[in-house]
Amino acid sequence: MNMEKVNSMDFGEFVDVFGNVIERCPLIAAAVWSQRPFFDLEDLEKHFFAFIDALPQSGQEGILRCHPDLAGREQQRGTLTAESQREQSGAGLTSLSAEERQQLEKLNAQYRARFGFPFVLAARLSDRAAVPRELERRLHCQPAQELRTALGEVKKIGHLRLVDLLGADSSRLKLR
Ligand SMILES: NC(=O)N[C@H]1NC(=O)NC1=O
Repeated sequence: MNMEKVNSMDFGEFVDVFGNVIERCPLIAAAVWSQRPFFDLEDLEKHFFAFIDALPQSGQEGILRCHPDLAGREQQRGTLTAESQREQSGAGLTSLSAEERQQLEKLNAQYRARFGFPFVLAARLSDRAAVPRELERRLHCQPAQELRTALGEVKKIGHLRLVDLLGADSSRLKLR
């Protein structure tokens, strides 16, 4: 998809296509649409990220809470979004042993109890062995630092989803 195509989308189409760049937060795509035209992938994602950065802490935590646990109940029930399903299965998180799953469940619960939001990590940049290690490490971080780290992961996930959508054809528009 090239940027001319993106810039020509009406509101409904844009939200259909980009509504899950930030997991289960189509409101962000709805707000970003108003910022057209976009020059390239970097410019487009800048608007998604600026929206996140401008939110109060409660809104940033809300975004994190829209994420399903890694290898959690939604994955078991088959109710993940298509994007999340692909990311979690790519990292091997859909083929864990019962023991590995229980270990992650326990760590996810500890993390949520400590910080009040789920553990978020860009699964495509990780794997089934690294996820519990990283979860244990981040469990010991300070809350303010952990909020920043988690939002950084949301942005990595969003970046990779945008790359998937725009592919190699997201070369810069000659508009400025
Ligand atoms: N909890 C969590 O990190 N979930 C997200 N991570 C990812 O790569 N896809 C997701 O849905």
